[in-house]
Amino acid sequence: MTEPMDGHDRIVSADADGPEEEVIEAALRPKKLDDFIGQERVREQLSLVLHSALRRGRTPDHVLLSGGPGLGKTTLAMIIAAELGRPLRISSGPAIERAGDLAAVLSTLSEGEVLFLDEIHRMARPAEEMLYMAMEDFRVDVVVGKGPGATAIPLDIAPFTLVGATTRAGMLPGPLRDRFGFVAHMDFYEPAELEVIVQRSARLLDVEISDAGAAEVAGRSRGTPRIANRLLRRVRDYAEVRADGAVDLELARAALKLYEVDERGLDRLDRAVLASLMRKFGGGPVGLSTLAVSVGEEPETVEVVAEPFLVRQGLLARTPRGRVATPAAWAHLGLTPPPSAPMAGTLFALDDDADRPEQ
Ligand SMILES: Nc1ncnc2c1ncn2[C@@H]1O[C@H](COP(=O)(O)OP(=O)(O)OP(=O)(O)O)[C@@H](O)[C@H]1O
Ligand SMILES: [Mg+2]
Repeated sequence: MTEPMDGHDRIVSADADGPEEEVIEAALRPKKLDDFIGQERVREQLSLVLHSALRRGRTPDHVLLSGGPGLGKTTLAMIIAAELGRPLRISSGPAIERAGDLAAVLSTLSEGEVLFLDEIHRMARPAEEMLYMAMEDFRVDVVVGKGPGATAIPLDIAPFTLVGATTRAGMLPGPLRDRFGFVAHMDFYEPAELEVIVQRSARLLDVEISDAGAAEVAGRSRGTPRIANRLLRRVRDYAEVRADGAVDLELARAALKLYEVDERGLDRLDRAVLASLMRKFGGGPVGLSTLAVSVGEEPETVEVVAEPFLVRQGLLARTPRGRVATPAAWAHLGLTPPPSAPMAGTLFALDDDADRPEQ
């Protein structure tokens, strides 16, 4: 059994930690489109959108950035404003509780300003409807008063470019999604791209790192720049205290071993889930809550924090009958799957083997 841990104390969490990390992230953020690494297609498409608008002297279409945490949405929003040479106003869905909150922001925008609405899927409904109109006609109706005496006062707003960011594009209402002229889907990064990001960050942090060391950090970063940067900082700490500050392959491996991040980027919780699934339940299928209890965690922690990455890595499958370890999972933990016959002493033996991994 492991000590309980939630998503926040994990070195491999894709979510930002807090204000302290924000400061470091700001320092590592690329400022120009040319310095933004990876996401080749998004970058090229966005470059066309921005530069054709600049050429025509118009405000560009509204842009929706969709992708998981830590993949560079905020970074791109800042780059968009910088490339346009326009100021950036930052707000977020949860900060806009009423239509009036949005009206206050919109009515004070200057011409051509870039408005960044983070977590746009979490905006209040009435505000959302006001936003439709603002995006399309650069106009809003501000309702004054209540009941039969209420009147709508039309208000012109300066042409602006909305940059929305969401980790849950599926949760955006169709009418809102349709009003974005350009939707950028941000994917997980390739190891080679993350390696370049690690090298760039190392330069900015003044850390000496070998190519192999950078590749090692990149390979364990779960396709996510934020995690790559965080692992780099932990490896740097290790290098400064235990060595002369330089990071090579061996040092990166030793440091990441200490932080319990393995070659595939799995941490202690991920491995505990897999190990329990295999050792205690013969590889499954087993229900989520039973599995969670066996690792001393809440079901939600296992489901939200550990499983998505395990599924993405092809290590765990969610079947209608429960969680199943895949052959890759057995191989990764160096365990041998049991013979396919139902195992003595387990209540989870199957009446057929349909959901069992190949053995
Ligand atoms: N393409 C990239 N090239 C270099 N660094 C990047 C890239 N994308 C992201 N980063 C780095 O990763 C960190 C996290 O990026 P960012 O804050 O933009 O992610 P996000 O998508 O806005 O995350 P969240 O969903 O949590 O708001 C930043 O510090 C940035 O330096
Ligand atoms: Mg962000």
